[in-house]
Amino acid sequence: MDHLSRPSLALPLILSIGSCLYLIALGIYRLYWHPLAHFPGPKLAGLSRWYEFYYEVVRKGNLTFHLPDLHRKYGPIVRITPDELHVEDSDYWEYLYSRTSRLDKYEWMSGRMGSDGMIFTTANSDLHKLRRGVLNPFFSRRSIAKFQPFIKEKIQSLCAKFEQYKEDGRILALNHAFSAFAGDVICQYCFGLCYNHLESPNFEESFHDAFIAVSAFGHTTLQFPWVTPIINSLPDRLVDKMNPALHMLLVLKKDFERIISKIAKSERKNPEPLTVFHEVLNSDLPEREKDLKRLGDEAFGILGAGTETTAWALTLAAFYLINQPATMERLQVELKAAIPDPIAPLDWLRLEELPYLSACIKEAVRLSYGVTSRSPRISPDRPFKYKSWDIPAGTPVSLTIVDVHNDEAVFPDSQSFTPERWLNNPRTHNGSSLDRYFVSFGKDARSCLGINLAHAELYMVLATIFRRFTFELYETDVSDVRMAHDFFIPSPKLDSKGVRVRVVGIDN
Ligand code: HEM
Repeated sequence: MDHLSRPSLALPLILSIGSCLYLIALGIYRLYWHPLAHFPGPKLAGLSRWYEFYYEVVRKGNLTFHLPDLHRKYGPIVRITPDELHVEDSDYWEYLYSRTSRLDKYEWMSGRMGSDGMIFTTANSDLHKLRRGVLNPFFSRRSIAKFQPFIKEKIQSLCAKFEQYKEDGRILALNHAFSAFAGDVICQYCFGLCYNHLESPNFEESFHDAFIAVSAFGHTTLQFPWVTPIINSLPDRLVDKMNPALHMLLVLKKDFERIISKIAKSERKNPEPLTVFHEVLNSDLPEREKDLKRLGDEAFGILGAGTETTAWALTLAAFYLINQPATMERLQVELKAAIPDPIAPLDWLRLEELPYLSACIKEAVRLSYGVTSRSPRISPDRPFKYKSWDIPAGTPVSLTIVDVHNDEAVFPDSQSFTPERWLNNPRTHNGSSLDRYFVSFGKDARSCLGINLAHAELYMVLATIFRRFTFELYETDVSDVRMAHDFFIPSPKLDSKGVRVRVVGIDN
C-alpha cells in the first residue's frame, strides 16, 4: 500500500516545489533583472499583476484614481505592472501619442473586450491601418453631414417623447434617453436599420446595460482572458441566470453577426444610402478580414464606442447646464438669436459657428473624458525617451486622459463646468493653445473614428432641446455625474439613479 501511494504523492509534490521555485525566480527576475527594474514604482506592482487586479477588480475600477497617488510618491514616470510604465505629464501627450510614429497597441489589453478583431483592440499598427482605412471615409465630415437627415429624424422622435413627459409630468431619465438616441443613430449608420430604442417606454430598451456590463467586466477579462471563451461556450440560459446584462451582450453579438450575414447575402450591394457594413463587405479587404465573426466583433466595437461615450457627454452637458442657471441663460440667449423658430430643423455645420454652444460642448466632452483607463502605446523598434529616461523598445507606456483633463496647471478648477475657459482662443500658463491639452478623442492614428458623428449628435441634440424645452433636475446632484469608477468608460457612484429631470416648459 505504502509503495503504491508514493508515486501519486510525489508528482504533486514535485509540481508544487517546481512552481514555487519558478515563481521565486520570476519574482527575482522582475525585481532585479527585468529591463524596467530600475524604474520607480511600488515593488508589488513590479512583482505581479495582482497589484492591478486589486485596484481594478476588488476596488472596482480604482487604478485610474490611484495613479496620481503613485506619481506623487514616485515621480512623473512609474512602473505600474511588471511590463508597463505610466507617465503623468500633460506635455508628454503629443510625444507619446504621435501621429507620425509607427506605434502598436498593447496586445494584452485586447483581453478587455474579449476579441482582437475590432480596430480598437487591433495591436499591430499595419493591420490596424488596413482595417481602419476602409472605415475612415464613412466617418469623414462630409459623410456625416450627408447623414444629418436621419439624425434629425431621431431628434424629432426624442422631442416628441419629451413632449409626452411634459404632458403627463413623468420623471425623465436623460441618460437613458440619450443612450437610446445614440444607439439608434450609430446602429442605423452601421446597418441601415436600428432597434428603435427611442420608441421603447421610458427608454428602457437601449444598449446601455450590455455595454456597461462589458466595460465593467473588462477588468476581470483583462486579468483572466480565458474567461471570455468559457462564457461564450456556456448555454445562453445559464449566462442569463448568472449575469443578465452579459447575456444581453452575447445576444447582441449574435444579432450583429446575423445582420451582417444578411447584408453579405443581399442582392443589393449598393443600396442608397450605403451603410458602413455594406461598404466594408464591398471593399477590397482580404477575405479573412470579412469573416463573419471578425465583422461581428468590429460592429460590436463601433456600436459600443459610439453609444455610451456620446450619451455620457450629452448627459453631462445637460446636467451642468440645468444645474447652472447663469450658464444656461447665456446659452439660451445665443440659441434664441441664432434660431428664431424653435422647431426649425438645424444644420450641424452652422451650429458649429456658435461660440458659446461650442464652448459648452467642449467643456462637457472634457469632463466626460471619453476613455478613462490608460491606453498604452508601444514603439516596437525604437526606444521612447522621457526626460532623462530611455524606455526600452517594446515597452507599453501610457498617459491617462483623466490626468490631463484634471491637470490644475492647464485647467484651473478642473472639476468645474466652465465653458468660458474655451472662449477667444485661450492659451495656457506657458503660452500653448489650450486645445493642445484637449485629448478626449485621442490625437494619434488610434484617435476616435467617430469624432464627427459625435460632434454632429452633440451640436444638434443640445441646440434642439435647449432651444425648445426647459427642464428641472429631479433628485439629481453632481455625484450622479462625477466619475466614481473607471470601467474603461466613466461610471458615477454605483447606486446613482441617473440624471433625472422634469420637463417644465416647451417653446413651440
Ligand atoms: C463624445 C463622444 C466620444 C468620445 C469622447 C470618444 C473618445 C474616444 C477615444 C479617446 C478613443 C481612443 C482610445 C484609444 O486611445 O485607444 C476613441 C476611439 C474610437 N472611437 Fe470614439 N469617442 C466618442 C464617440 C464615438 C462615436 C460616436 C463613435 C462611432 C463610430 C466612436 C468610435 C470609435 C472607434 C471605432 C474607436 C477606435 C479607433 C481606433 O482604434 O482606430 N466614438 N474614441
